[in-house]
Amino acid sequence: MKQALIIYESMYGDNEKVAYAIAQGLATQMRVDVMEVSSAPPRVDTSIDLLVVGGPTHMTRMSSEKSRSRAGNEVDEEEWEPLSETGVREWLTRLRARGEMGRGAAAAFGTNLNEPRWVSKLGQASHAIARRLKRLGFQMIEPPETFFVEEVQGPLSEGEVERAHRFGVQLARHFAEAPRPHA
Ligand SMILES: Cc1cc2nc3c(=O)[nH]c(=O)nc-3n(C[C@H](O)[C@H](O)[C@H](O)COP(=O)(O)O)c2cc1C
Repeated sequence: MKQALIIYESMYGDNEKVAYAIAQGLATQMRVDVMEVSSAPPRVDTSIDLLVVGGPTHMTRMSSEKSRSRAGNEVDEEEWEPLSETGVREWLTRLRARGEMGRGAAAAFGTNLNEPRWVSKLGQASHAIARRLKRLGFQMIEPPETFFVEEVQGPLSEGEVERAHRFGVQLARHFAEAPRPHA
């Protein structure tokens, strides 16, 4: 059975929910592991047939150290800790620094604010992640997908978990159909 790996970054839990919903969709046809980016491996093992990477949109792009510390300012609770201590930007940069070139299939997702829509039009993490993966040499088997949240701290907008599940099913289908140069 083919193996997928989903790596997600999340401050407030929305991308985590999306990642697990995509995993459920993929699991209809593949084995799937889901990893939070802070504990993700520094390289993509050759046993991974499909890599899926996602994270939140911060200031129209992928998060940065600065934007992640700002994410903490949004929260009232003193004890609050972000789910992710690092970001997919840093993880992808590390892959590049190690000369890790993508050998397999990949897809990207992310989250943006649902309203106002013009904010999302300024930029989406899903697109930025897809560009990076492509530059690393991965074969993108699906256009990047953005899921929407109601407020900065979530929750996901109505129907988005179900849409993420469908995205996972569709990914698995397209993966099975895509010609794989490394196969
Ligand atoms: C510092 C910061 C900047 C943000 N900038 C944007 C933005 O430019 N566009 C947007 O749609 N959402 C923006 N948001 C909202 C995030 O997209 C939202 O917090 C995220 O999707 C929630 O996902 P998570 O729970 O997985 O962290 C921003 C949030 C923070 C904390």
